[in-house]
Amino acid sequence: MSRTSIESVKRIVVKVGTSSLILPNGKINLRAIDQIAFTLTSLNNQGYEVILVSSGAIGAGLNLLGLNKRPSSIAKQQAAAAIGQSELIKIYNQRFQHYHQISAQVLLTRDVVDYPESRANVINTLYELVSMKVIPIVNENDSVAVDELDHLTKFGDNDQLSAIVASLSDADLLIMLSDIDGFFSDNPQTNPDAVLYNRITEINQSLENSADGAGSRFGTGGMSSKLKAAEHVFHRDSQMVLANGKNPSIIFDILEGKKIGTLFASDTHSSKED
Ligand SMILES: Nc1ncnc2c1ncn2[C@@H]1O[C@H](COP(=O)(O)OP(=O)(O)O)[C@@H](O)[C@H]1O
Ligand SMILES: N[C@@H](CCC(=O)OP(=O)(O)O)C(=O)O
Repeated sequence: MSRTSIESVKRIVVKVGTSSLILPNGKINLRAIDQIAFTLTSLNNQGYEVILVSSGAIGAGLNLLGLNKRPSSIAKQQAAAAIGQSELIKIYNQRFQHYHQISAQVLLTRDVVDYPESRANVINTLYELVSMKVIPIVNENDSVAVDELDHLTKFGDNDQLSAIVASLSDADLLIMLSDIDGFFSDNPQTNPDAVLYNRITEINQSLENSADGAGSRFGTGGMSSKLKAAEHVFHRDSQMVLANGKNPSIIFDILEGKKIGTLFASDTHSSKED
């Protein structure tokens, strides 16, 4: 049994949430970052085109500042993001270098992708990096993003950002790594009877009702924002897999078409498992 629609993908966007990058005690999960660097470099070497969307800036910043929860002040959160983003990218670059892989930082705000010229520039940058076999590491530019009435610069969260990056780069597959095995009939952290969906072919009200908020202290959005990202993916008739990022090498199995996590793909994507 396999997901045949996955076996032919070439360009992939991998989104890693805060819950996979920051340990429950607030420290940076170095093992996860090392495994992400190893896995994505291996895939790049095998001929896949890889873009990473990584959260964790605020979580890493709070760790450096010795804070154990998100401050309520926006200025403090933005300061934490500025501190954490540079720390995070330093660790990523170091681990990618260990595997002889060049990585690059791309920080985006919503307005940049809303205006045609700056949007085209982002697309060109991503294409250029990928064609040079460099792995872009994308995050929201949290330390400057704001929501103003006439000037929206925030994506909302990195689930939305990753769906937008998948669209900008015309990726064949978005892989979202979180702290949960996939999309369940209810939040498994509060309902032990919740069951995992293997495949979702459309977003409907009943799915939206079963999606709850964030599971980790520093993450945002929870499952409802993953469903919004999935809607974006469906709109392009593309595919997304939501899986557990506890062991990022799970991506190898996902790309082999194994039944891991939840596949979001419309009926037009054939699959031998159906
Ligand atoms: N229907 C559901 N299926 C799976 N997880 C759910 C569901 N509803 C809510 N959740 C919660 O969403 C959390 C993952 O979201 P989030 O904390 O934002 O992760 P990330 O940091 O990876 O983006 C899970 O830990 C879980 O508690
Ligand atoms: N841009 C923020 C990420 C916010 C966010 O969406 O977090 P998550 O729900 O863990 O993907 C950061 O780097 O801290």
